[in-house]
Amino acid sequence: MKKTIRIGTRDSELALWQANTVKSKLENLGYTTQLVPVKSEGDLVLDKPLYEMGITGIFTKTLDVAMITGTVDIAVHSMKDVPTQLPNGIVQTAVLERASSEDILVTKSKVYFESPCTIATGSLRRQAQWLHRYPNHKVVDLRGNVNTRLQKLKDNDWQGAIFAKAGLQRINLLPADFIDLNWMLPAPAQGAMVVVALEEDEFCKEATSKLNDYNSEICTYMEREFLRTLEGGCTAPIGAFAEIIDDEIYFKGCLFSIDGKTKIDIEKKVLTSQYKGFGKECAKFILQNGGSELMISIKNEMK
Ligand SMILES: NCc1[nH]cc(CCC(=O)O)c1CC(=O)O
Repeated sequence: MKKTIRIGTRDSELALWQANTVKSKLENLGYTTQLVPVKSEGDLVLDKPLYEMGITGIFTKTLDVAMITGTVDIAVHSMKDVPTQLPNGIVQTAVLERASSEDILVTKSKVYFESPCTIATGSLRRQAQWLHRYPNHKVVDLRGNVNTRLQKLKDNDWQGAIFAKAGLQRINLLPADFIDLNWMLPAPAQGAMVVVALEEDEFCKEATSKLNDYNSEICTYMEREFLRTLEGGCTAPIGAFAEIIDDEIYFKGCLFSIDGKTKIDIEKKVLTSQYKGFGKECAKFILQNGGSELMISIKNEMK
């Protein structure tokens, strides 16, 4: 039987680029595919049975529902937007080879970091790390897809805005004027794309698993295990990055207070063959060293 694999994607330019990448990789392997762009509705209201399946992520919800109700077969996501707990019946089938994981500052002219600056980002993680490093700066909120955010930077008198390098590179919008923030820890799984499918769909699981890059899979596994152990279902300023060098994985993870004043971090390595459980172990270290108290105060602040 020859089945057309219907690839669900959000309809932003970045999401379409990512889904098209998966589409051409599958077609190169001889599969027939079809792109199904789905309008993403952050506020999609779920009826009770769907809610009970554990559908949570604001970016991924619409596609989870499309897969469960049979409108699409697989979905492609920026892995950092995917909740660490997938809904019941949906499984991760491939992590594509990871692109740049770094955050960058897009600027408009030379920035004098020692003077008070205004920097835009909608991410708690970026805000906290920025204020930790530059306590005399101001951080303002910035939301929307990548294109909208670049436009808002042009329209406002901010000195810069923070982006994931991979997102801008993918849609050819990386400007000449940017600064690598190599001191900032990225979001867990930043720069990686993930494919998900229904657990029961053996055909799509087998087809898409051919796109998996093992090193990217285990690094993102570790970062997300760290996140899952720390967060307990709440968003917090958490960064993590794992990298394989020879036969070892080098892991860095951090938890900040929202104002950036408190920082708890860890840097540790492990043999690649022992990667399972290591992200959790690193998170436990953070929790035992002030992280538990910090997570409680972040939860109270976010109410
Ligand atoms: N939060 C939105 C989002 N989700 C994935 C990316 C970029 C691609 C990636 O990190 O994989 C972005 C844009 C950004 O953070 O600037």
